[in-house]
Amino acid sequence: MNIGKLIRNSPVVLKKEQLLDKAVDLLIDHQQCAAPVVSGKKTIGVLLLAEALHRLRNKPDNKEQVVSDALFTDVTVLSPDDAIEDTVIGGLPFYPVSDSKGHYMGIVLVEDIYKDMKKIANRKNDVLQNAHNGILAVDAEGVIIVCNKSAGKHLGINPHEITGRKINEVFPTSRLTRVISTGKPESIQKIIVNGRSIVCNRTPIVYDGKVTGAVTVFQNVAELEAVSAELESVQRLYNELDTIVEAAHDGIMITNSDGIGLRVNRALCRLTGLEASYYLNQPIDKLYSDGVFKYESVTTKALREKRSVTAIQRINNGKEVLVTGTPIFSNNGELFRVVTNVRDIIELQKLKEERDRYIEKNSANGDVDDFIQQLRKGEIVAESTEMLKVLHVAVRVARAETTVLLLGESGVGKEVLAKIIHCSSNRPRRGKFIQINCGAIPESLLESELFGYESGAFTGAKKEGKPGLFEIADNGTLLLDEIGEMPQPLQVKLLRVLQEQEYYRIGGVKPIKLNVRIIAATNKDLKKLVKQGKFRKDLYYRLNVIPIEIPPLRHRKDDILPLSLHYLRNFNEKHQTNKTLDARTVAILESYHWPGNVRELMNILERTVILNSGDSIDPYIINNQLDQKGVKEITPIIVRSIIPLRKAQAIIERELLQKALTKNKTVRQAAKDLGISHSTLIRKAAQYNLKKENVITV
Ligand SMILES: Nc1ncnc2c1ncn2[C@@H]1O[C@H](COP(=O)(O)OP(=O)(O)OP(=O)(O)O)[C@@H](O)[C@H]1O
Repeated sequence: MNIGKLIRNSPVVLKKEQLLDKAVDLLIDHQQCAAPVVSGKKTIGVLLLAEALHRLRNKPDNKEQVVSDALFTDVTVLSPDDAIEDTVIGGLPFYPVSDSKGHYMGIVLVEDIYKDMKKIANRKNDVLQNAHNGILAVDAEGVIIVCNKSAGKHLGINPHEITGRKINEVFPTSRLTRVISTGKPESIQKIIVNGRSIVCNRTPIVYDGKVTGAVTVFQNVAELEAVSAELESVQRLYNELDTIVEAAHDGIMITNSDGIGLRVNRALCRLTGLEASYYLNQPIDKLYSDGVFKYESVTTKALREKRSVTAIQRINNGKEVLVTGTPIFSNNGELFRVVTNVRDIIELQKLKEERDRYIEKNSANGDVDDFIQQLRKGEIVAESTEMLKVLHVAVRVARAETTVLLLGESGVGKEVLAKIIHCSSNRPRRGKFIQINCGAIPESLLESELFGYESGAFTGAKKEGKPGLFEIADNGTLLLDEIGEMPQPLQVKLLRVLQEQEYYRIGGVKPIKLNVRIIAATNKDLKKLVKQGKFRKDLYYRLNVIPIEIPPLRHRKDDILPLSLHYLRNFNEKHQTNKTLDARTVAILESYHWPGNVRELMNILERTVILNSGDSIDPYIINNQLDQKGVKEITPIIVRSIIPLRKAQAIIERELLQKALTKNKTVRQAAKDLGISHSTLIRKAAQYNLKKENVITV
């Protein structure tokens, strides 16, 4: 704090040439015992009332005495920048203040200086008392002058009780008196006080070159140890991270938000053939401008676009690499690092081939492995957003290992999805995927199919007994298809198995642990069945943990063309044909309501491939296969772009004539089909240069 903030105006400011008796009158009128005196603008001293009166009384006849005759010049003139604490207070009630040129600015009352000093002292004491570290100070005689709250707590004493007492009386072994006598500090000393370990630093207090006391600052060792343990664990984490980055087979580079290289691992140097110093503390763009990378770096792109970017880059050493730059954001959402991963594509290819070889070699579970192959070859078609969403949920649910209920019309792909769930879990390598249609087997048989039986369990039972599907699917997945058809007594039994996670073979007494993932599927409205009392409510809730509904094919039109092309390819292969779909056929397929879903689409395509004689699948033949209730009237003409009407009429006319001439044995018959006269057909055929022999397929 500076003097400047305490400056105030003096009620009386005197000029040196002012008559002394007038100055005295002024002082008395304003009840002042002194006033600052100026010469021009400059402060030159103070006039004390007592001195002025003394002068006037000694020379009563001299009416010419002026202020400068009685001037007191041995006065401290303060500057506004002086520190309040450093001000030495004398006998005057105020001090004049002048600026750097000596010009008078005002006065500072000694009373104000005292008040301010007290405030500062209190504040310092607050700091001292609230410091986390213990602070204890003694004067040159070893008398305790300061002991803060924390010191009291650490030492187990009341600070008020020891302040003012000699340190060696309170702590006979204290070394503070020694610090006073040597004037040398003693740092980081470990002491035990009241059974607690404390670390302290002792320092002499020096004023004007003389030791005037000593202070000790101390801290609980347990706290320090906690901090150091934290530091150690951070260091350990850092080392672990360092080892991981270095051990990674992929090249790794980390840059800051300005794209400056912060660290790279050995693999990156190996891949690019450049030393670490090439990247560190350098802008990453340099790789591009120096021609190491052929295209802009993904790091720069990830920085700019604030998202993960992947690209294939060719390095100037000829290698092709797959590079992914991933931005890292701080807790408040600011991008502060980009981690870039570089992988050799040839190595990647080799790994993929190795993986495929591994899958082939380890294929023991035929059904599932066929399925994995199908997935890999893209034989399970899902291009619509609706189906992709379903697949996404299925794969996520697969890992959760819970019971799943698949809902959807017949033929939508519930069994396919159940297999996807099985394959995406960790079950396929340990257990099988087993499926049973609960609606297709009589009740008595269904029970023994599911639970198996012991020898002699009932008449007609095999002598050696038989394991049930729960046992066969052990460690695997059991799909209970058409669960809505399950007879009520078996519903009770299934519920018990699901709740108790164990079951008995029929006639068996030994409980068998259930380690099967149950997937139930139905095309029925189970809720409705529950309401009608045909399906147990408790079992419904037990199965309905995660329901997944597969939308009917008519609600995912984007799958129709890919599914059609996929199955057409399959059936062409199977029947040694080479049929294609034309635009009108696709339009029909896409507008049909597909009550039998994918299964119906498959069947119709196979039938058409067999029945259709031409190369392209005839829309009329397809149309005949479909349930006519769902067929919209087919337009034999598909308009794809706008052309002049006259030109379109000519094209269609020519095509129609040509088709009619090809189909019919005689021109007369063709004219009849077209609804025109024989002579008109001949004229128009000549106009379009058509002959009866021209065979052109649509
Ligand atoms: N997304 C798909 N990609 C390729 N083929 C599919 C797809 N979905 C279903 N299929 C095929 O459609 C046919 C019927 O599928 P699936 O048996 O899984 O249906 P579902 O819903 O279980 O039928 P249901 O209720 O009658 O048992 C199967 O031959 C299956 O391979």
